[in-house]
Amino acid sequence: MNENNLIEIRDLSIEFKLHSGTIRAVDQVSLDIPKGKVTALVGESGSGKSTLASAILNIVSSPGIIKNGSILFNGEDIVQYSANRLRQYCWTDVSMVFQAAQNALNPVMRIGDQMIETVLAHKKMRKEEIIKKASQLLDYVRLEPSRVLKAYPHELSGGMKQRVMIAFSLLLDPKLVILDEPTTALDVITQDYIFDILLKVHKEMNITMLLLSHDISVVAKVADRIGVMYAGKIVETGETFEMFENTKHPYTAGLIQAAPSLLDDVSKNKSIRGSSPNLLNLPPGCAFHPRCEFATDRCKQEQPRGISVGKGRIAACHLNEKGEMLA
Ligand SMILES: Nc1ncnc2c1ncn2[C@@H]1O[C@H](COP(=O)(O)OP(=O)(O)OP(=O)(O)O)[C@@H](O)[C@H]1O
Repeated sequence: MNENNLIEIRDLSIEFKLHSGTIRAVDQVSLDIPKGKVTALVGESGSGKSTLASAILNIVSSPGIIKNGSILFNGEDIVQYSANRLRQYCWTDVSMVFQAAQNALNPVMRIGDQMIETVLAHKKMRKEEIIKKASQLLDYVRLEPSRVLKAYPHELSGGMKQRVMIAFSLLLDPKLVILDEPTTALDVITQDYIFDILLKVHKEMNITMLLLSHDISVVAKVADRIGVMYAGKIVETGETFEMFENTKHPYTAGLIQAAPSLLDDVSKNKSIRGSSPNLLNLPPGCAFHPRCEFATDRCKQEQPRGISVGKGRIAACHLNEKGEMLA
């Protein structure tokens, strides 16, 4: 395992057996999550981001199963972890703030009691110590601890609840925090505020982060690296700046063009034609070809492999092999 990486995912496939057939929500994915960096996974709804992230905690929801592949953490494959080892690993090594996690707060329990309960579920610690730690973290995410610890969830705004969830995710000093759509459903000003806090946590507490989002422009503000997912596959990865400056996959280019906040003139926003593919009935060849304006006959027949397209850059598009890719 490369010592600069906290997590190395190799050749990971996750399947859901449904009545109507089997879908591969994650298809032969390899991805590095470098230590001390912010990595973002972007792609439309249903592309497999949450399923991939849940595998990093080894909590793929039923009926999903990890079909093959490995996820290395400190040189150990977490796919092979025993239930006991997994209990230590989840929250203490890696924690996750789920999509719409604010709604997961128990409505009839005070925030402080919920924080105590979370810590005690994972380790022995005196209640006063937990409250001290929780207060520090709430203060850190710019909330007033004395008020918030005593509050019930309905007494807090959406942005405050999201900050509470960030504090929750830090309670056991994890090395990696995964945040699934951390700012969806929040207004733009609150989104920026949450990202400010996330950057502060990342830099000052030296926490590695994995952000999941459908909006490439939102994560570009904070991510060092981006992985773009389409139909369960990673179709392009690279440093954020490079991905925007020198895009190597038409789907990434489409996501960038569709991103409203990057363009001054909103009339130039161009959504990607067509809709996300049905994983039960994927087209042959490149899964993106029916929506791709550059698709050739080869794209309709042959799946592109991920190839190196620069330092730390991988893209899975036939156009790159002939150097024809987008300028
Ligand atoms: N528990 C489940 N049962 C059946 N299918 C599932 C389950 N969880 C995910 N899937 C399927 O796996 C595919 C990928 O879903 P996933 O939630 O990982 O995508 P996503 O990119 O995170 O999208 P979103 O942001 O909407 O959650 C989808 O087709 C979804 O229907």
